[in-house]
Amino acid sequence: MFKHNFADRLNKAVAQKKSHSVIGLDPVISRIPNFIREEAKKNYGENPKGAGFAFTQFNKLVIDAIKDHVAVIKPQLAYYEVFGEHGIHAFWETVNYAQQMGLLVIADAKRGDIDSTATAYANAFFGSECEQWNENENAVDSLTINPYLGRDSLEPFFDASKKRNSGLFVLVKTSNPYSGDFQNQKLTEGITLAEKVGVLINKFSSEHLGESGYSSIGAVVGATYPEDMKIYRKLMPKSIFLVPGYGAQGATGKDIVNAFNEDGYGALISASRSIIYSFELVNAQDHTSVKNAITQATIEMNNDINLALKNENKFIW
Ligand SMILES: O=c1ccn([C@@H]2O[C@H](COP(=O)(O)O)[C@@H](O)[C@H]2O)c(=O)[nH]1
Repeated sequence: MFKHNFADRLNKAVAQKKSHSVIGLDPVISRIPNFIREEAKKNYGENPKGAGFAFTQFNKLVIDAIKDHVAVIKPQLAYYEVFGEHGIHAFWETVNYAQQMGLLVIADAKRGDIDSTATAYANAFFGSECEQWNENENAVDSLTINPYLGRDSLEPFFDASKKRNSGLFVLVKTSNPYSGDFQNQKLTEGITLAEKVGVLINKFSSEHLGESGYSSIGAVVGATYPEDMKIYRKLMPKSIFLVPGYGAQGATGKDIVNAFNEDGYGALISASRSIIYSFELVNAQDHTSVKNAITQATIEMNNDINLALKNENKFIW
């Protein structure tokens, strides 16, 4: 099936939902609602197969709760890999269900390796080239990648994403407390390592532009460093930023406004735990009340972001 440029598809979906939020699907078995864990236990027992079933059921509930309010989900692979083949099965079940529900999927896998292995990673996430060996039609819409092996490790991802009209988000400045250890180090040329990555991304991004003027090669820039965000926005004006750190890591609406361009586009704000476990705060115990709590938390996140953008005259709807 022909697909349009990823950045165009993304911006269109964001405008349709009037939402810049991305919901992270990072399931942990001990935090899955009791009624789902009980069903998993009854059907499969307390084992990896049961965990995979519980993840799929929970993720479908979350997707149903958020699908009218956001355009994008971001499952993080590590949570699924914990349960081996059953976890990976749950990951792809989640991807396929989300896509059927009209959502775009960013796989947060932070892949990166030498060129031959990078090609294999790209095939694993964007669909294999060896169709006679692999009838599997699973493919995500976008993938996070780690640039710190250098440009030859990125090019296979750029080529694959262009061929398949998929998107990439390259780690530039991460949200964690010690991200400055390496990323903030000044190079002899006077810019930081993260800024150097930004310059490289900007160079490549111009080859992946859509009609919206945005590139399918985006950047990960943490919400927890709001002042730095201005620098990265300037360095990569055409890239869409994937901005983690909102919610559980402490960032709020006022911290993410610098990630956006003056046209009110250019950033996706990501939250996982603060949304998918919001039902714990109201002690919700059944399907409807868990779903309602997650919908409510998502609407509040959208409102917080949109209000912050209004205050900066960057609100477009
Ligand atoms: O710099 C980064 C890059 C990725 N992440 C990922 O985003 C989510 C954040 O989860 P919260 O529960 O909203 O804190 C998680 O999957 C991380 O692996 C990030 O946090 N920072």
